[in-house]
Amino acid sequence: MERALRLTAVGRRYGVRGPWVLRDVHLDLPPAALTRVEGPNGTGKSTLLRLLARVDAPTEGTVTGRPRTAYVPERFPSALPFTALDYLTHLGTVHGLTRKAARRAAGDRLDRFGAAAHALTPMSSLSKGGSQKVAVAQALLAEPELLILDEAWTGLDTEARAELERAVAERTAAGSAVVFVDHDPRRLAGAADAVHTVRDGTLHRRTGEPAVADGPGADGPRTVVVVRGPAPLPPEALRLATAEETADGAHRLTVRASHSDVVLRALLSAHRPYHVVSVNPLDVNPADPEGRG
Ligand SMILES: Nc1ncnc2c1ncn2[C@@H]1O[C@H](COP(=O)(O)OP(=O)(O)OP(=O)(O)O)[C@@H](O)[C@H]1O
Repeated sequence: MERALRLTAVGRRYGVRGPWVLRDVHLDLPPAALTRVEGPNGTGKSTLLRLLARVDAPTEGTVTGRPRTAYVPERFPSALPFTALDYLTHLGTVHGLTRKAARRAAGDRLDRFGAAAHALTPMSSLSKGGSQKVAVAQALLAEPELLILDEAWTGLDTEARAELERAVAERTAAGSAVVFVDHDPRRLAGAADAVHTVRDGTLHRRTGEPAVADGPGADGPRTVVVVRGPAPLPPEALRLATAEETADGAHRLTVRASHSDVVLRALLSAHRPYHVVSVNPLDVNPADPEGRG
C-alpha cells in the first residue's frame, strides 16, 4: 500500500558534527501489523519513533508513505491553555469531525480511559496519569492508520493500561499499523508481528518473529473461540484469527489471547450476531499442537 510507511537507509544525528544516533535503518510498517521497538536506554528508540511520526526528519535516507498518523510522545506537552475536553474536541475538528461529533468522540475516549471526571480540568492542572490519558485519547481520536506509542502505558492505572492494549488490538484489527516502545517486556508479549532492537546505532530485526500478522504460528498464549452463526465471518475477526469450520458446522477461531476481546466484540456486534459456544485457552500439547484433541 502506497500509504504504508517505509524507512530506507535512514540515519539521524543531532548537529552537523554530532555522533550518529542511528544509521542505515531500513523498516517497513505494513498495514495491520504490530511492531515492537526495544533496546537499552539512550540507544535511539525515541529518535526512531519521532522519525516514524514525521515530527523529525532524517539526516540521511528517505521516509516514504503518508499514512494518517497519531503519535503519543514520551513527554506529552500538558501545559496547554485548554480543558481536556476542549483540547480533544479541538483536535477532533482538526481531524475533520464536526464540532458536535468531535465533542462526543472526545467524551467517549475520556470515558473509556476512566478520565471522564477530568473532562473540565485545565490540561495544566492534570496529574501525570490524567495527562497521559489525554495523550492516549488524542492519538486514538483520529482512528489513525499508523499509531505510534512511545512508553504510552507509563503513568496509566491498571484499567487504562488494559484499555490501551485493547485499543491497540482494535487498531490492528481495523488494518492500522501500530508501533510501540515499552520498558516492560511483558507489554503485549507474544502479540507483536515484528520486534526490532536498536543496538550499535542501527536497527536489528529479532529473528523468529513472523513478518506480518499471522495465524497460530507465532509465540504467546492463544485463545480458541467457538461460535455458531453465518459464514463468512466478519472481516475484523478474520484479520486477527485463523478460522475453520468444525464437523458440526460451528466456526473455530484461534486468536492471540490479547486480541480475543476484539474478535469477540466483532462477532457479537455483527449485523447478525454470533452465538458464542465456548472461549478457552489453547492448550499447547506437544502431541496435539493445534489443540484439536
Ligand atoms: N534533540 C536532541 N538533541 C541532541 N541529542 C539528542 C536529542 N534527542 C536525543 N538525543 C540523543 O540521542 C541519543 C538517543 O536518544 P533517544 O531518546 O532517542 O534514546 P532512547 O533509546 O529513546 O532512550 P530512553 O530509553 O532513555 O528513552 C541520546 O544520546 C540522546 O542524548
